Amino acid sequence: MLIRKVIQKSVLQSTYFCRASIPVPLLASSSKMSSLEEPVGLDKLSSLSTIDQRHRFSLSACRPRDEDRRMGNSWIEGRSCSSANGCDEDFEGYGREAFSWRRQMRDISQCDISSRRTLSIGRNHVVYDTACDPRYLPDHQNSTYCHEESRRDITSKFSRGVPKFVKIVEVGPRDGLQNEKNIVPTSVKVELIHRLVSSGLPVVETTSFVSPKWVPQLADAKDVMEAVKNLEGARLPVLTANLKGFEAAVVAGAKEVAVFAAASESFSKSNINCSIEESFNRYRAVVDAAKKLSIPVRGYVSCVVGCPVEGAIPPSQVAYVAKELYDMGCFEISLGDTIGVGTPGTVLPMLEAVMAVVPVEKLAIHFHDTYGQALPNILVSLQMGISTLDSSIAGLGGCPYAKGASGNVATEDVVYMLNGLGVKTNVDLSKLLLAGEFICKHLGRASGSKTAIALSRVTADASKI
Ligand SMILES: CC(C)(COP(=O)([O-])OP(=O)([O-])OC[C@H]1O[C@@H](n2cnc3c(N)ncnc32)[C@H](O)[C@@H]1OP(=O)([O-])[O-])[C@@H](O)C(=O)NCCC(=O)NCCSC(=O)C[C@@](C)(O)CC(=O)[O-]
Repeated sequence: MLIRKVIQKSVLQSTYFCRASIPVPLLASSSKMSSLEEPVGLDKLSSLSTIDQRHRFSLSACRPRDEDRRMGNSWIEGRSCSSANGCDEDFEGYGREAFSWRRQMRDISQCDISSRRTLSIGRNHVVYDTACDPRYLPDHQNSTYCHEESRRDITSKFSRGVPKFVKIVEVGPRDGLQNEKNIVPTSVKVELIHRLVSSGLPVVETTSFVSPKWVPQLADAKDVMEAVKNLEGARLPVLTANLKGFEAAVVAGAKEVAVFAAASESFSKSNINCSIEESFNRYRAVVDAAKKLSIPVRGYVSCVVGCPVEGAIPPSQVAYVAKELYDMGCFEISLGDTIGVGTPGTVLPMLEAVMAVVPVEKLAIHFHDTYGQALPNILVSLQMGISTLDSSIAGLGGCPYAKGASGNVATEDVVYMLNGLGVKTNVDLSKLLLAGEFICKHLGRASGSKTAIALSRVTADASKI
């Protein structure tokens, strides 16, 4: 209940997607306000409701080196990987020893699971008790569970579909900083983008060419773009909401843009001041103009699981919006759980519906971590075959006023998990951590990345030894 109140309050107060002219009492009394204290269940998938559309709501076995262990790198026999970046081996070994846990399962099966203690060193747990005492062998050691083939079956079921390489789209400088209460100086944004690019991230969304009245935090879009436009090593897309924004972006030097629609009618109204259908017309104009200049356009779909006003969003509606964007020419469709209410239970049917109409290799996922569900949601999405995901350095983003509603999944946490899975990203986690430290220092607060916090403790402890 408390969480619900905090979120409702935050939803009403936030400047994110918010206009000063919103009649707050009207919003507060909206009977359509969804309850967010429970995950949206499959049984709660409702049809789109109508709200007073004038009102825009606000939402606002090589043993690893110590360094490897700290970075969450997988233990893969015969490999030496100091980072995902530095690991040259290709991942043909998918069917063999590609994952650390696979090896770990074999170890466990050979000995009594209960006789083994495990040590968590900020990564996949490591079996460190080497004794394989027959006294502890379980009676069922020859049972189906322990059978080698059965184990292989389990692991291959788990890894089936998980891509060997994942493309991370860093959205911190845009999605992260658009929610900051205090406006971040242009020079800090530029330095952050430089650091993110040098960490190996292949795509860094830099800013938004939208109305500065709406998003004053990114009013310096032109200056940021001009400062980074010649940066090499990464693609630097920007958000555009209409032709005006697109043209300004191109003049500033943008070579890739993104448009953003919503699967919720109410959210579309509140975010971009038009209906879903009207937004398609605007974006068609952007895509057509972009085609003439050979500029790739990415398409976002917001509220793919839930909307703060309408509650649960039907997967079919998400699929419809995704297909429209894809058909008009967007090269990639990013599915955004804008308020982070999704769980694997709701994300899977949504993905299934979208994958029926848009090829999986054209899909990306964009999870906010409000309920701590982003990593499990990412994992199931990878198992579904999705290989592009959005994340934000230090978990920046979300609503600054909502104590319960956090930002995007932290890039550091994503890289750590992918390293642990043996999935390649080409991102150097240590450089990423420094980029996160840089922006958190500037913002004057702790990182939203659990990995960053844990690893900073490990480093601090190590320095005392
Ligand atoms: C879409 C508009 C522009 C329509 O805004 P509008 O008020 O409907 O449009 P308008 O055409 O009537 O224009 C109103 C004023 O805005 C100006 N204007 C109009 N367009 C531009 C432009 N491109 N750049 C600069 N100025 C612009 C225009 O010139 C005019 O200025 P005035 O005459 O009043 O002085 C507005 O609603 C807007 O800027 N919205 C921004 C919403 C936004 O950026 N939201 C956050 C990003 S979405 C997101 O974060 C979700 C995502 C992508 O991460 C995925 C997820 O998590 O779900």
